[in-house]
Amino acid sequence: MNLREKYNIPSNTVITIAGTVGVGKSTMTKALAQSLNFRTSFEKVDTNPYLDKFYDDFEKWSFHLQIYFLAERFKEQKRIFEYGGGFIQDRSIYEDTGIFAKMHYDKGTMSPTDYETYTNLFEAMVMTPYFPHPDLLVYLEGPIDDIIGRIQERGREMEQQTPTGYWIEMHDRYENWINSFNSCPVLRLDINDYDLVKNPEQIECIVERIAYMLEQSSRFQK
Ligand SMILES: Nc1ncnc2c1ncn2[C@@H]1O[C@H](COP(=O)(O)OP(=O)(O)O)[C@@H](O)[C@H]1O
Ligand SMILES: Nc1ncnc2c1ncn2[C@H]1C[C@H](O)[C@@H](COP(=O)(O)O)O1
Repeated sequence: MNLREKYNIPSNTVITIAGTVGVGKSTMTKALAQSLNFRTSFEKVDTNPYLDKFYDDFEKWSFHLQIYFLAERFKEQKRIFEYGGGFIQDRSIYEDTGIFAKMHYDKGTMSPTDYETYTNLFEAMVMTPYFPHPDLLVYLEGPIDDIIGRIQERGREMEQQTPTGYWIEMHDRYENWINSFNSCPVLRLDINDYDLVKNPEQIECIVERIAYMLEQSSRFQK
């Protein structure tokens, strides 16, 4: 019996993992998918044609990158729908606009016209009753110093060369964003309360909490 059956998690559930760069979303996505026997939907970093250029010159590439991410995430959304759910998704589509596009607009590295075009497109595509929201958003959070340490340790050159002020600003924005997020139920996990690298068996406690949240939110909807 896998953990999905043990904790009565419906096989069509869609869970999205959110949190700042380096916090541990991909690690959590893999661990949850394996224990629940779900499919994964990952952000593809190595094949992204804009990401390196973007980190080199935010102003020039921020609009291109947001459009690329929006298209990729929408395609993934379609794939999840076609399979009838049963997915763990590495990063939510809501973070693209709520964190990244907004931050670059506020900082002046995305022009007001580009930002307006992007948000109009996002709203037309995502903020409609036709776009299925995930059943649960698992939000990973932790101290900024630990997160910067993980970014450095992971070793993506473009991220290592980015000034730490960028990660600090993003970390602060995430805190505000999650406090007002209401598109689906949220489970918040502190990265200092578990360590899936050293203690992979801790995933069961997390699955148990997920099952409880899903049960509560389905009761609430009834
Ligand atoms: N629980 C953990 N304990 C220690 N290191 C971790 C843990 N989870 C992830 N990491 C490490 O932190 C780095 C970033 O994790 P990753 O899952 O790629 O983050 P994200 O997908 O959020 O960018 C990786 O090097 C990963 O091995
Ligand atoms: N919407 C985005 N805008 C800018 N940069 C983004 C966006 N979504 C992801 N990214 C970047 C951040 C990281 O460098 C990589 C992968 O993110 P990760 O949190 O490590 O999964 O893409």
